[in-house]
Amino acid sequence: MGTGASKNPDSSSHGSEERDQAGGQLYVSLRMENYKLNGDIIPHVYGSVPLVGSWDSSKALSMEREYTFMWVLSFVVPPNHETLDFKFLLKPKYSSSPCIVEEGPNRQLTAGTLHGDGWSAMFKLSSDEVFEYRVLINVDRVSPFDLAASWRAYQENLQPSTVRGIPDISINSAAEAGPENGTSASLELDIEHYVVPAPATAAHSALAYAANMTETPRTLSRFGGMEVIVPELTTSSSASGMVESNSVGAFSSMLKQEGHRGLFVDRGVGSPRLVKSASAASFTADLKLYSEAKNSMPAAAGAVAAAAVADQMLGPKEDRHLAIVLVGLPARGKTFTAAKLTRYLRWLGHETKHFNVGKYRRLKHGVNQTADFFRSDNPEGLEARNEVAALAMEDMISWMQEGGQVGIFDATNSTRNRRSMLMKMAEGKCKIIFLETICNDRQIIERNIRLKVQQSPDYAEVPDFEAGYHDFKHRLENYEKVYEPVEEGSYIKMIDMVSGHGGQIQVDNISGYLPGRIVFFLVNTHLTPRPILLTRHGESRDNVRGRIGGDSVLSDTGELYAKKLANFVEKRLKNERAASIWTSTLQRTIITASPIVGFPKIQWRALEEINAGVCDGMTYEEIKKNMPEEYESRKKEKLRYRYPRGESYLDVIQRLEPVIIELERQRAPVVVVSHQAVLRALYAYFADRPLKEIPHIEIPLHTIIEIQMGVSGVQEKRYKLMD
Ligand SMILES: Nc1ncnc2c1ncn2[C@@H]1O[C@H](COP(=O)(O)OP(=O)(O)O)[C@@H](O)[C@H]1O
Ligand SMILES: O=P(O)(O)OC[C@H]1O[C@@](CO)(OP(=O)(O)O)[C@@H](O)[C@@H]1O
Repeated sequence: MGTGASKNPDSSSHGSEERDQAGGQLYVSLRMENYKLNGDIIPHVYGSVPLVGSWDSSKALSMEREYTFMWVLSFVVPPNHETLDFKFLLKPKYSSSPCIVEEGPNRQLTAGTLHGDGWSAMFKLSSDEVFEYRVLINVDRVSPFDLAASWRAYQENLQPSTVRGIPDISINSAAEAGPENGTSASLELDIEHYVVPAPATAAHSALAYAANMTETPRTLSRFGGMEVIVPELTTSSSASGMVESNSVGAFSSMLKQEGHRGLFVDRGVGSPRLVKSASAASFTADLKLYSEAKNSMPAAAGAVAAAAVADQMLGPKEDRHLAIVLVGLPARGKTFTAAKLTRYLRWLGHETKHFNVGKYRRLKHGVNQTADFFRSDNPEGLEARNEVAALAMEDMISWMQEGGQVGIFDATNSTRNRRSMLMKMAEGKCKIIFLETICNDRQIIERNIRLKVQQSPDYAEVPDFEAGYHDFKHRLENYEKVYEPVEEGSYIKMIDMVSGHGGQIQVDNISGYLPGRIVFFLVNTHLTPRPILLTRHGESRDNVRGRIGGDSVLSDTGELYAKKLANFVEKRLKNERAASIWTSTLQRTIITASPIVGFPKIQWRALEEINAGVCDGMTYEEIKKNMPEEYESRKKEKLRYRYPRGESYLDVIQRLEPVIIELERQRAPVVVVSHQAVLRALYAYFADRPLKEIPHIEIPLHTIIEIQMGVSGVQEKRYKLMD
């Protein structure tokens, strides 16, 4: 039986031929799921080649825990690899009891095609006790670029740059490692000992259901019968460009925060200065336009700000507001995609909100709706669903009229009728782009359904997982009966984008700066689980002297961190067949990364520290004394403050956008060794922190922030290597 890349056994020989011709590497990802077992048993893989321990169970590769119930492992083999026989085995975490090997014949990977039972693995504990794991196996072809973009570039340009004598891209092989490189046994690390708690504001979306974090109905009173009343926001613009609420009302504790957020809309104090026009008359007209525009200008620099100014001054009024309306069957990743897009657009500086109709439905009709509620021939259900969709759309449009730029409208919207209702509501008020997520991969849909039943509040009160699972399947069938793919208006279709089999994006009738950016972002995102390790360089001599900027080397403490970091990376990535190390072009990051061996290293100018302009090399005390006005301005507005002849945090965010896109695109782990301001900005993206917090986020020296990307989003873990 075939599975993964060889889902269709008839096409397997053809598939492997294609793979050989296309080159690249085969990326094998294995997943095991068991909802009942705890974490005291660790699944492993062992097999016929040294990569998987040559049938020696003590050398079996340990799988990594993705969630409580899911274990994963990936490795890479060349397309013309020798046949690989393997099996799963279970090892107890705390005892030395023997491991248990799965029942049945070996699994076999031949020319990228898998043979063996692709769906489950059975483990016999005793004559009457059997564990069953669900197994998901995928084999994807990935280009060498995906594995190590840098390495390919290096080979193409055999003359590396000689900037400061250090090549832009380099790799030091493991053979060079020695005590002087810090890999000596004396620096051995047990990485779990270095774990420290992440802050309360850490990246944790994998633990929280994304729909819960979306907008709450502003007028819950419309839902009658509900005990929570949120005041209608009668708004008036104040001179400072803020929106204030004049009304009062009772807030539930859950809603307080949302309500509060509605009171203050950051209108972008840092809007770019416009050049005065030649004539006084046109200057006045420009100013009027500008002051109108200023009220809905994103807090951003560079391209984002330029595009916003152009749209405000020249574009049609409804184009100033964009509604991304999700379309798709349940469990196709709509909420996931909506949340991710919201995070990205907010980080870039676009005022963006995510409206989830499911949340409105749950608040109005409760969480216990069975599949029957979603039948298309249930008129009450249909009316109730349309009603909550209309309420959410109304809220979204009202928010846009108060200055919101991008609304993300998250529901199935899977019939023409529903979409036409939304288009009518949006007429003259905002531009709609449909974003349809289509998935034809049975294994992925199956996994998604299980995840949804685990996470969705709809099933929180259903104790029996199987009962929830069947109800959700039934709900899905009800939607399938009436589903009409989008063919109208402007649309983006994401088709099989996460299966790893080279899905596609189809776009129709899309133009403009922001829609273009959105398409580009979506093309580059995927769900392959991998860690991203963020760290500042080791303490530099300038850090010791309290001088900002500069390009100094490391202090002795910094040097020790570099060695510990190399040791840590070696341990943490020991099961990874590919990874890359990214640094800035400044010495302190390059030196910090230099003891790391075996992975390609890439220098990015974009990862350089915030440019302190005329203040470069000064201490904060010196700036305060010699340039008190600059010091005060920065203190007041650290996000937008631009050092004379240098940069602001908003500038840094703009130049980091290609880094974020590349981090999203990479399938292998990445270690980013960079600087305080840069890491604040990168971290804020993953942890979904608001722009205004970025300059104040703590990024301590000698600490690794591990961001785990995966099928449920982003999770964070921290390691502090030195006291
Ligand atoms: N483009 C996609 N296609 C298929 N599955 C996806 C996609 N994007 C994300 N997923 C996966 O789908 C799971 C369920 O997604 P969710 O957003 O709750 O579905 P929906 O909102 O469509 O019901 C997510 O946890 C994620 O692992
Ligand atoms: O924005 P603030 O808080 O000043 O932090 C950024 C500063 O951090 C520093 C250290 O003070 O980074 P780095 O450790 O990379 O040298 C300065 O170079 C940089 O100007």
